[in-house]
Formats: sequence, structure tokens, C-alpha cells
Amino acid sequence: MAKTVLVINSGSSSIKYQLVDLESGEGLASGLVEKIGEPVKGIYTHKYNGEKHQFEDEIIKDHEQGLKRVLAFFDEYGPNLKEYDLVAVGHRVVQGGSVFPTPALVTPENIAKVKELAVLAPLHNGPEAVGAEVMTRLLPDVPQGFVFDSSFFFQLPEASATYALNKEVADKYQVRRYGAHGTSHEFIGQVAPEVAGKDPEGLKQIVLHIGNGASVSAQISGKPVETSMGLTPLEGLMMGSRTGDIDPAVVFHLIRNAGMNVDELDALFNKKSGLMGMTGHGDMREVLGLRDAGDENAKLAIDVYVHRIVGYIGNYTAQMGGLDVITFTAGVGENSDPIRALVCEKLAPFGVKIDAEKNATRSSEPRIISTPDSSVTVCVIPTNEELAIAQKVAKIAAEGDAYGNTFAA
Ligand SMILES: Nc1ncnc2c1ncn2[C@@H]1O[C@H](COP(=O)(O)OP(=O)(O)O)[C@@H](O)[C@H]1O
Ligand SMILES: CC(=O)OP(=O)(O)O
Ligand SMILES: [Mg+2]
Repeated sequence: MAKTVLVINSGSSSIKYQLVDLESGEGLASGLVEKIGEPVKGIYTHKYNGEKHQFEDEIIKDHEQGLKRVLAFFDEYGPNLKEYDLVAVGHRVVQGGSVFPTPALVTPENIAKVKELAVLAPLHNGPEAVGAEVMTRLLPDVPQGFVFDSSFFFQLPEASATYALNKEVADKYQVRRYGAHGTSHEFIGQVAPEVAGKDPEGLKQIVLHIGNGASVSAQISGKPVETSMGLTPLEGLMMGSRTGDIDPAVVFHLIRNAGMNVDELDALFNKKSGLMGMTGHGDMREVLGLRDAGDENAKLAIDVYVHRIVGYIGNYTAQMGGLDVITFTAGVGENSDPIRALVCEKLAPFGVKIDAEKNATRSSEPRIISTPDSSVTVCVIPTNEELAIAQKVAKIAAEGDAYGNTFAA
């Protein structure tokens, strides 16, 4: 029987899931539950065996209702979980703070700690803890584990992890840069040397994880030396609906002059800004379409988006004292050749050259898109956070976690 892990990525109003075959690394089945907790019909999409089953037939009041139905889909449309050796359920958690430098088994204590850390990742940690609670109730005999986005960046150099904030306040309220998307940055950092045909030892890489959430990391020999997300996943690049970097005085200004409160500002910066806030569309495909149709707001939004990415590449190249490989990954990075071209064009004065044909070729294979004489090897590599999570969780399910927990059904 093939060994599998069910990986769950719970968002505030959505759940993504994938059943991962540990030996082949393939996703055997996957799906998405959308519009949880909203006063409209929820949307379920379950994909298996080349078939897509989609339903929009009930209001989904909470994650429990959504996940129960997902388990029923496995019975009804396959694959039958009883025919696979389900060795674990893995839960993605964005913020592990200083508490979780490595993956952890799901226990009542660890669920409580993940919930406490929600103050540092308000959009993510709450729903992720709930997802783990619900799945533990639904599948009590299967070990479950948390894998944290922040763990990879636990080893960031102090100069990169520290804000120039009053030390007493920073220490008391755990204000530092934790980073996010670490599972993806670590995964790509390990795969890229092979794709680029370079020795990982001493290799200076920049990984651009640009999806709906977007972040950059700089890595030397696969160890993180910089990343753009900070205390929360709001800092750094411009994103689908988040501002990224902004002068914190904008907060004071809007409190004093627009009468906004904290929750309104949180929603403004996290949900109503970025591509969405500048153009009315959070999806890069639509923004590119609008730009091509002559929309000035869309043009400016893309200019800002690219400007930020190029700025980070310059900054991180200087911090590392050089650069060997740039890798584009996640929704925009993997699929959008116009964005890749715009970024690389700005790097042309530094000898970065991409092959226009290779860049425009659509493929889900990891590949090099730069020319042989480019000063930096530019790659496109699909990220696979689910596989990385599955492998990490299978390990702690079998061996116990680094905090002394072992699984007892
Ligand atoms: N062909 C494409 N061109 C441009 N952008 C794309 C394309 N395909 C997907 N995207 C972008 O990728 C985003 C989703 O990226 P993804 O990494 O799946 O995000 P997340 O995991 O944060 O939900 C979409 O919002 C869309 O903007
Ligand atoms: C941390 C983060 O931004 O995650 P996502 O890209 O899934 O929103
Ligand atoms: Mg993502």
C-alpha cells in the first residue's frame, strides 16, 4: 500500500488540501473549499484521476462542516483513503514565532500555542489551528503535525531579524522579523542548484516566491540570510491584496486624519491594498489584461510590483556580496512570463540575460530561462509546499517531534 500524507492549508475562508504519495511525491488528489463562514453558498472543488468535481450547494458555516464533506468526497469520488496507508495529516502554519523552530506534532498544548501565536499572524494562525482541531476529531487514529512557514527563517542572522525598535518594547512583545513562506523558500533553495547545474556550497541565491502572498529570500549554501516578510506576512513585496513595505507613519497619519481604527487599518493594509487596492483586481492575470487594454492604474500597479522586486534583488545581492541564481516560483513566478521579463530587463545592466523564447514557453518542469552567457542563472521552478510538508510530517509521525512528543492513538 502506498504511504500517503493528507496536507491541509487552512485559510480564514478557505481550505486547500492534497493527498501526497510519499514515494513518488505526486499529488494523488487535491481540492479546495471556498467561502467558509460567508453568507453565500460555499464552493467545493475535488480533483482526482483527471476528473474535477465541483459543487456550490450549501452555506458552509465553519471549517468542521467543510472538512467533513472533504472526507466524504474521498469516499465518494476517490481515492478511497482506506486503500492507502495514510501515515499522517500535515497542517501548514504560517507563524511558529520563536516557539517552533522545527515541525511539531498536533497535541492540545501545541494547538493552544499555535492559537497564541495568532497575534503575530492574524490572517493565518487562527484558521490553521482550527483545521488541526477539526481533523484530529475526524481522524483520531492518524498522527497529525504542524509545519511552520517561519521555521526556515529561525536561523536568520540577527542583523536581518532585528527591527531598529526600542529594545525593551521589542523584547517584551516579541517584535522581530520571523519571515514566512519558509517551506517554499527552503524547498526551492535545495532544488535550484541542481536545476542551475551549480555546486550548492557557497552558492548565492535569491528565491522569488510571488503568488497571492509574495516574499523574497536570499540564501548562501541553502541557509537563509535575508527575507522580506517580517513580524507578519505584511512586510516586503507588493502582493495580491497587501501593501508590503510602507512607511509606518502612514498608520499615524490615517488614525489622526482619516479617523481609522486598528481593525480598519489592518483590513486596509492586508486585504484592500496591493494589486486589489490599486486596480480593483487581486489576480495578476486580470491586472496584466487591464494594462494591455490601456488601464493607467493597472500599468502603475505593475510598475510598482516590479520596482519592489528589483529593489529587493539589488539589496540582497549587496548583502550577499554577489549573486549566482535567481529563481521565480509560486503562482505569478511560475506562470507569468511578462512579469519575469520586466524584472529581468531591469537587471540587464548587470549582465542578466534571459532567452525570450525559453521564458515564453509554458511548462510545469523546473527550467533555466537565462542565456548561457548571463551573469546570473535565472530559473523557473514550481514550488511544492505540500510535498515538503508531507515529508516533514511523515518524519515526526514516525519518530516523534523535537519537543518530546510522540504519537499515541
Ligand atoms: N498565468 C498567470 N499569469 C499571471 N499570474 C498568474 C497566472 N497564473 C496564476 N497567477 C497568479 O498567481 C496567484 C496565485 O498564486 P499562488 O501561489 O497559488 O497563491 P496562494 O498560494 O498565495 O494562494 C493568482 O492570484 C494569480 O494572480
Ligand atoms: C504567508 C502567506 O502570505 O501565505 P499565502 O501566500 O498562502 O497567503
Ligand atoms: Mg501560497
